[in-house]
Amino acid sequence: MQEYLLEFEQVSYKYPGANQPALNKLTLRIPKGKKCALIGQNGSGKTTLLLLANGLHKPTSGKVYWRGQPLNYHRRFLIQLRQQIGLVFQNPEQQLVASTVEEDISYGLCNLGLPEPEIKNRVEQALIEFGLTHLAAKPVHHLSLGQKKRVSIADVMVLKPELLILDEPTAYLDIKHSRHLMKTLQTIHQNGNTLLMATHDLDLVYWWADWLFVMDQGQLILEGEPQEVFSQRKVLEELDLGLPLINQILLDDLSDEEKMVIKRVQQRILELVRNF
Ligand SMILES: Nc1ncnc2c1ncn2[C@@H]1O[C@H](COP(=O)(O)OP(=O)(O)OP(=O)(O)O)[C@@H](O)[C@H]1O
Repeated sequence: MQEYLLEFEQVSYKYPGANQPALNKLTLRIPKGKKCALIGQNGSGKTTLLLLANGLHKPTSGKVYWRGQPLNYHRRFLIQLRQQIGLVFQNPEQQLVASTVEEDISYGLCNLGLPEPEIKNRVEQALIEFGLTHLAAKPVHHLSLGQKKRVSIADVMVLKPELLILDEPTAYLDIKHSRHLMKTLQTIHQNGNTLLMATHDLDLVYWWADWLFVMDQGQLILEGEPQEVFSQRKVLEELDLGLPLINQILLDDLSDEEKMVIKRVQQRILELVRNF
């Protein structure tokens, strides 16, 4: 039976002074062990949902559950929670706290009070993993935006959270580092962790995710396996979300036979890309 790590139960959230709620009685459950993607127009509430996921915001009404237990918003509990649920912000500037790259990556590990050799070892691994070794001693404010993004992802991944949440992780990254990040995420998933990624890149969602959430106006509109969700063209058109390139080929004026052939090709490409 499918287990759920994080559950939003009728959750609403209104920013102070806002007229409309950013989340509106949202019910959504993150399945354990899956690579989940979250899509929706600008302003649909994706980032807000992620901020509530690790307790940075508290619901105006409704409840968030972690492993079946309602979130406790006391500082001590939140510190523990954030070891288990790691959140990589969309904008790396919001995440970086220390003066050098090395110090920034070790910051969370020091807060956990881990032994010095373990911290050193984990930081070294993270520097290698994210191609940051040559920048280890560099002040973070001297880095390019893409380099800052890599540091901010390393900051969270080094803590080995059970649920890793990423808000637009490929934003600011060049192709080489985007590909490398996706490989790293694959490894993290293979190690048994759960991933949730908010993104506007529908092609990436198509081949990467095994579960997809579609949000609009603070609510969950659709969820399911990406191929299933992307077959709901009418709903997606109404939301002005578009389709992955591969789904756009399935034009309405094709014969059933032609559609069948294209679907088989899609399936094969998907298998090849996932095993790449
Ligand atoms: N700090 C804030 N104060 C007031 N309103 C906010 C704040 N942050 C977001 N909002 C509003 O909440 C709603 C949801 O915003 P949110 O950032 O969650 O959307 P999003 O789906 O992540 O958008 P994007 O795709 O542009 O990143 C929007 O209407 C936005 O204007």
